[in-house]
Amino acid sequence: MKEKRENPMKGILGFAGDKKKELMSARILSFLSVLAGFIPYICIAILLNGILEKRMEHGRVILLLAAAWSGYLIKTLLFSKATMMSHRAAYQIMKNIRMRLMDKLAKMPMGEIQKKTAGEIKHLIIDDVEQLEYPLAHAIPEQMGYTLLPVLVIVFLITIDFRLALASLASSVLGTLAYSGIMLGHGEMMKRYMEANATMNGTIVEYINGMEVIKAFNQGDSSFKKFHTAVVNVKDMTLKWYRRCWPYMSLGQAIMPSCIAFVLPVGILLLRNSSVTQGELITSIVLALGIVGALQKRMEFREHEAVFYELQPKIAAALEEVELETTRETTGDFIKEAVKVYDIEFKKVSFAYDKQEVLHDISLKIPQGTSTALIGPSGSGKSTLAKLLNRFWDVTEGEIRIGGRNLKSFSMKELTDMVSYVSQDTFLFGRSIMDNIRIGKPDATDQEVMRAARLAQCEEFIQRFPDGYRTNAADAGKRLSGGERQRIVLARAILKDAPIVILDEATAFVDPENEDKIQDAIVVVTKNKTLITIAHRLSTVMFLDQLILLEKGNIAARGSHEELLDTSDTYRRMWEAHLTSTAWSLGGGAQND
Ligand SMILES: Nc1ncnc2c1ncn2[C@@H]1O[C@H](COP(=O)(O)OP(=O)(O)OP(=O)(O)O)[C@@H](O)[C@H]1O
Repeated sequence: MKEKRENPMKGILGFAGDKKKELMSARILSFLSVLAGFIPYICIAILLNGILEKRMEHGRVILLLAAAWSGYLIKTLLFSKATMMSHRAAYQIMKNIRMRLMDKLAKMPMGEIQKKTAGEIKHLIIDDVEQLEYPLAHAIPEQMGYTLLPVLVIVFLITIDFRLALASLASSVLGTLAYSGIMLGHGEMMKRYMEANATMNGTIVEYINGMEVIKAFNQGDSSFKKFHTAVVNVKDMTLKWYRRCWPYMSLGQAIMPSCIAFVLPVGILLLRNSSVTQGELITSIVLALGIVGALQKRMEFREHEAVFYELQPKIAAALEEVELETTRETTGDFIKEAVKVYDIEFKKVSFAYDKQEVLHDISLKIPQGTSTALIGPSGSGKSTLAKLLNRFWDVTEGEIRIGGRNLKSFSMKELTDMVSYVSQDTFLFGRSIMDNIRIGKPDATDQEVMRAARLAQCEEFIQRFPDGYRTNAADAGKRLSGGERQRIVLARAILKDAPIVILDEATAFVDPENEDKIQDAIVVVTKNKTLITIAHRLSTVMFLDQLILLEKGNIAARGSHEELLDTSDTYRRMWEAHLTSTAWSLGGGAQND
């Protein structure tokens, strides 16, 4: 990885795959096309010399004109071939980088992904990678030709007269110096521009995702203001950058093509004192004019190369970051044998989000096939504890073992196969309901999917749709109740049939009929499994094997419902509060007032 940072080109070329040779060929063809493009200038120089010296025969003129046209044609053909090849390679590289980033993203612990906004991730994978197109397809393949050509011409001019060579160089040198002003503080400006862009991306994604809440709470103005600020910020940044660059740009654009203004006076002086012939002067002027375009291109590329050198480490760092995450999953005491017993053990586990420790020295055993509820006040650490088991996050201290094996020794795939995490988040993909359920077991047959749907009590509402299981879940999603969506998520878990089930019990209100159906589906999902449920309502967990009462990240009490009633004041209070609220809701509230 370090090597990639030192040599960005090498790192990027690593993604070219079988198009690496094509990129190399594109560079060679592009170089040859620049050389061919110079043929017309040489022909014109010879032609003008011949005309001046009045020794140009008809046949020679035609030959020179034909050579000039051929040079131009060859240049065009070679250039279009090189461009086609470089684009093929560039898009292959971009595709491979995007696929790799996506692949790494899929393997990263969820918690790490959630540290970034959706907009930031989209910006990296789509926009940043897109910016590689110009450097890869143009600047990098073409720069060799546009650099070497002026060098060759200058060498040739030196053979005529070094003063003419210097004069023809003057406009290029001064123009380059003027353009170089653009690069002053370029790195910092580029960084700030990219940050502003990433913020704008993050804000727009957040704005769209949160549209429902924004409308419900009439927050349109303030949310829009945040988005507006981000957009204005990008505009201001771009204009500021442009204002800073344009004097140098205008100066460069004015000076660069004006080589005739330097060559002509110097040439005339040299002609007067017979240092050069008329023919040499004309040749120098024509050749000097011929390299102006190449030098201008070279300057244009410099800016894009800067973008490339700015972006490459960012992309490499993102890949490196995820690289660390994925290698981490296979480090530790990696044992190949499959686990046969799914006993879970937390050994002196502490966990901190950044610096804030939220779980302290937790030791806990959950034997295979038993049911455990995590209970406690809001913010006591129930979800965090459950998520550690899914490697949503990694423990800060201590270790978690399944079947005696450290959690970190499992690959993400092994872990995902072992643990079903049924969260309250009922996200449905924009695919058919059938495919949405099949996510639980990608190779499941339609019959298996339908069986799971039946067991999760989904069938009756799926059949309401004319297209049944083929209905697009995103469209149907708008017509599905929260309870129905939860049942689809449970159908996924039934299909997956993992030995360990973590259930984040829904707190959202569902009507009694839906609630009964959800409970029935939960019974199927958790049958003969090791169940860990994050419980918000005590009535649903009082019959479970063990209840773990968490308070401020510590285990305050553990045992069965009856044991906790005897031993824990907090649990007794929670139970009484639960009974009161149940009686209150059953009695309609008013009687208890
Ligand atoms: N992603 C996060 N980054 C930083 N702190 C977090 C994060 N998620 C949770 N916390 C904090 O960790 C502590 C435990 O949160 P957790 O969600 O585990 O509690 P909980 O018992 O599940 O709460 P609830 O019943 O409200 O869902 C809280 O103080 C919470 O603010």
